[in-house]
Amino acid sequence: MPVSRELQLPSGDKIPTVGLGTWTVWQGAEGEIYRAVKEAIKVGYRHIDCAWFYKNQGEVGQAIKESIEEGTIKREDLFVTTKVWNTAHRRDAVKENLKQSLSQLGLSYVNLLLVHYPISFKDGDDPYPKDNDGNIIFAYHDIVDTWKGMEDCIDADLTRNIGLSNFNHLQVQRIIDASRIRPSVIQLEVNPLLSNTQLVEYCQKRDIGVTAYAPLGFPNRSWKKKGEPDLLEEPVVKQLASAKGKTPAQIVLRCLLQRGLIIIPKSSSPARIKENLELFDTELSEDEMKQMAALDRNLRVYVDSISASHPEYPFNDF
Ligand SMILES: NC(=O)C1=CN([C@@H]2O[C@H](COP(=O)(O)OP(=O)(O)OC[C@H]3O[C@@H](n4cnc5c(N)ncnc54)[C@H](OP(=O)(O)O)[C@@H]3O)[C@@H](O)[C@H]2O)C=CC1
Ligand SMILES: O=C1CO[C@H](CO)[C@@H](O)[C@@H]1O
Repeated sequence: MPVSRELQLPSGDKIPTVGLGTWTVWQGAEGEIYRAVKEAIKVGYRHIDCAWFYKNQGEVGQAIKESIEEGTIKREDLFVTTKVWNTAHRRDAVKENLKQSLSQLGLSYVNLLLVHYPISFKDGDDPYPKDNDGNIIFAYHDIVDTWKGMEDCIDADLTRNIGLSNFNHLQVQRIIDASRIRPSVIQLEVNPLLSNTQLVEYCQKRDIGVTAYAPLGFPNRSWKKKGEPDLLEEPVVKQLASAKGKTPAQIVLRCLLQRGLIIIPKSSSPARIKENLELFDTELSEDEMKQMAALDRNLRVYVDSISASHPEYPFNDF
């Protein structure tokens, strides 16, 4: 199945199907994401996935600014996504959170703004507000009210598109039913070990583009449990890679593209940044796609257990 380098969103904008992820689990050395974004733009990435929560948007912004000044790209060639964090779910806080992201990024608008989670925490600057016992202080803003704040951001020309992240199908439907401006994109954890098929198809059928986060299953995560499968070491992935002269990561990423997904692999290595974009000169047959689909273990890397007791915790349903 041929795959396209861009997908058309209902707004008419085009989103590049391969973007660079920028989450570094706080372990990122200073300048790591600056160098990654600079390199990615140099080798042809035109889509960068960011978030207020990642605390590194200043580095992303610096790399974008220099790439524009050096003539490598123009602002209009780049698709920049950011996300509103859980502590800014009050309708009027959404725009303020986006304004902070824009100031960190040095941009006047982003291409896509997502609600990072359907769960809200106590408003404020601390991303994980805690009580004296160390428990997260939840808030209970209606997700529909938060969505109105997202629509306000479009009206204010601060973002071109709005969307969701980590919402389940019931929450997606609540937003669709109440929306004046529909969600363009949803970001979900998807990789061959967590195919998330029901939710992906639910959204795609409703014209919502689906972006796969952790597309490689975050192979070197620090919290990987003993005995959990390693996607890039799976025999079928390695065998397809050697048969096609590609790497295991390229097989996994290509498989996701052939499911009509947008992908945002993160890498800070120049070689792997380049590798993760070289996906358009190979193809998996229907039978090979079936072999990859058989890897599904419903293995979620980002469980967000800290929010499990919140009424909007999304991962108890598809
Ligand atoms: N909406 C949400 O809630 C979430 C969104 N995200 C977004 O999705 C992005 C991607 O997800 P992420 O969690 O980073 O996981 P990924 O599946 O992208 O895995 C990233 C890890 O894989 C390694 N890697 C990258 N390329 C290769 C390769 N070709 N071969 C082998 N290893 C490779 C990287 O190491 P190295 O850097 O050394 O190459 C990095 O440690 C995030 O960066 C973030 O932007 C992520 C989590 C949640
Ligand atoms: O984008 C993200 C990166 O990782 C975080 C820590 O688990 C997540 O909460 C968040 O969704």
